[in-house]
Amino acid sequence: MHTPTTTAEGHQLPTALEPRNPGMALDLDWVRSAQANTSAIERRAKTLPGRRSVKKDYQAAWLCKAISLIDLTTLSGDDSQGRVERLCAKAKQPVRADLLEALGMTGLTTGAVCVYHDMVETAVGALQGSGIPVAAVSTGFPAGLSPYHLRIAEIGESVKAGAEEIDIVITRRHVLQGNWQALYEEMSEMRAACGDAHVKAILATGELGTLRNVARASLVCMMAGADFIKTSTGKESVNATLPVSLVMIRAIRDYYERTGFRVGYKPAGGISKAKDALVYLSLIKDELGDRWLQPDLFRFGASSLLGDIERQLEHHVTGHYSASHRHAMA
Ligand SMILES: O=C[C@H](O)COP(=O)(O)O
Repeated sequence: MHTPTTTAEGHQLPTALEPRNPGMALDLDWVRSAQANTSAIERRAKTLPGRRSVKKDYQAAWLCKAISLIDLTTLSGDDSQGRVERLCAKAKQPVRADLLEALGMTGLTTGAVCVYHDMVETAVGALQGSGIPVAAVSTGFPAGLSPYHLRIAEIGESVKAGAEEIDIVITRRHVLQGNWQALYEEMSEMRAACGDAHVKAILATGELGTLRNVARASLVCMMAGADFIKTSTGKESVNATLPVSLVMIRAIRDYYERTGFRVGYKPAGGISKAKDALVYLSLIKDELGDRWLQPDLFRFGASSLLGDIERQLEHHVTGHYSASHRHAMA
């Protein structure tokens, strides 16, 4: 994962390794003071899809940017080595070579590949030399209700198998009961079990009841050292939504303003259309700024988004797209 270094002129460049979020002591006053004005958030969320902050001419470049931010995912009970190998081949070359060439985007890959623990070794082997990290969903994904010591052990096994990123699931009960101390301890122990691997905390927001709970759980996980906060497993009945995203990215902004540490954001579950990806990117640009539009601070958790983006790019290339627009990708 990369983070900016500063040039002599004071410009920030994404070149060095991102320091891990060191976390902080649990600040219960801050957690309890976190609010979410549901009607205001829902009103704002409704305006987002209609906004045109990504100009049509630049859409192909933005769609390529979106590809670079995808955790290309397969999380099915019938996953096989063959399926994971095909997924990894797609991660290495996400779009047809002739399209990429026409777009001037050679070398484009997805941000990571995301699989169950059982498939980590296969994915690591298939991605060798590509620089694409493997993310494992561990800790009894998706419900996170297996015995606690097994959830911690599973993290260690995934790291040992070569996962550089671990997506953990939190215990929803801690949030629903307002037991912030228990959530903080769980997240801290899971983060410690990750060692050098980066940890994404899946809140399963569709099961947390209120947006205020989402805000509070986001803060607690960041205080306990989560490097990313992620909306959903993709298996809840409600997964990533724009209102939930507004709440989580504003919690990320608060955390950055108070601690100086940038925590990443991963909306996941049900994001399958190119136009939805563009809405998320413009939301991040508006609320957090360009620095968050890099793979070390933003990912889409998605199994079928890439297919739709590829279709849209094909349309651009065979229609009116001009390669001179590719600077928008920079
Ligand atoms: O973390 C990623 C999600 O499980 C993917 O969900 P999806 O299959 O709805 O894209």
